Amino acid sequence: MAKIALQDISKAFNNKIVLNQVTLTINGGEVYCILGRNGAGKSTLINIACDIIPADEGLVKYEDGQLQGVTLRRLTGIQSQFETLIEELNAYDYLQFAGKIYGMTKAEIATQIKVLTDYFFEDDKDLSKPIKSYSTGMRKKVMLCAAFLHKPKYMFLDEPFANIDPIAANALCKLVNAYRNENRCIIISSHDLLYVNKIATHIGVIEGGKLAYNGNIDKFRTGAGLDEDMLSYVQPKSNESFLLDQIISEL
Ligand SMILES: Nc1ncnc2c1ncn2[C@@H]1O[C@H](COP(=O)(O)OP(=O)(O)OP(=O)(O)O)[C@@H](O)[C@H]1O
Repeated sequence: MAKIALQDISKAFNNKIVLNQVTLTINGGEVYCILGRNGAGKSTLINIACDIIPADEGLVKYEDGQLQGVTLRRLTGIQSQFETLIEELNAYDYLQFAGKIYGMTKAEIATQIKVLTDYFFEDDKDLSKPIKSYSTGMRKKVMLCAAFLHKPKYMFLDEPFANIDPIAANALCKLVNAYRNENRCIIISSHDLLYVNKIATHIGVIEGGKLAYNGNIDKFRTGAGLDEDMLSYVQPKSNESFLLDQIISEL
């Protein structure tokens, strides 16, 4: 079974403490959504968890031990704030290139590209044009396809719903729910409670460098034990928001 354990993770930038001894475990089958206000440290936590940046203190342990380098990369899918696209390539060539780096066969790459682009692109004509001509949302969708391409055990998505339209956002929710199983851990940072509500099994709220909430979504939804600030992270319960939820899910 997959598992990621972050133990006493601390990180400061220019002497400003961003994460202060954060400890959390994500088990296989869980979709752990990290919430928190702007600048709280969500991206920093994700980047440390997937080894894009080092922690100042603390350990990241995977079920398989302290993985690093190529071994870790082949097991992880990352859609981060850092763009990794190659402007001159079109989406198909870029995804094929990514698949080869992950050691996939030609047939596996072709199958996965078809499955993933079907989730995100109604019209695949644009995918044959160079990436430099893509809109912000299209770029994000190509990066999401690349993250899922090699069916990684550990998935890290940093603000995946930002800049994509509601149709793509709902497709991503479907994909995450289909992808989730006990051999995979999925970690997502987001401000979009509407979508978080559709996919999260667990929630972590970062405040003041600490995990102010760390637990399952059902308890979080009740709002029990949350202070006023944290209640603003809980899905609003007005009829209006439910109506919006319904409209979007029917798109
Ligand atoms: N490379 C860096 N150098 C200096 N400061 C940094 C660096 N990366 C992040 N920070 C600072 O660390 C803090 C946390 O940033 P981070 O991007 O993790 O927040 P976030 O919760 O993801 O925010 P947002 O919701 O706005 O995306 C911020 O104050 C940010 O300015």
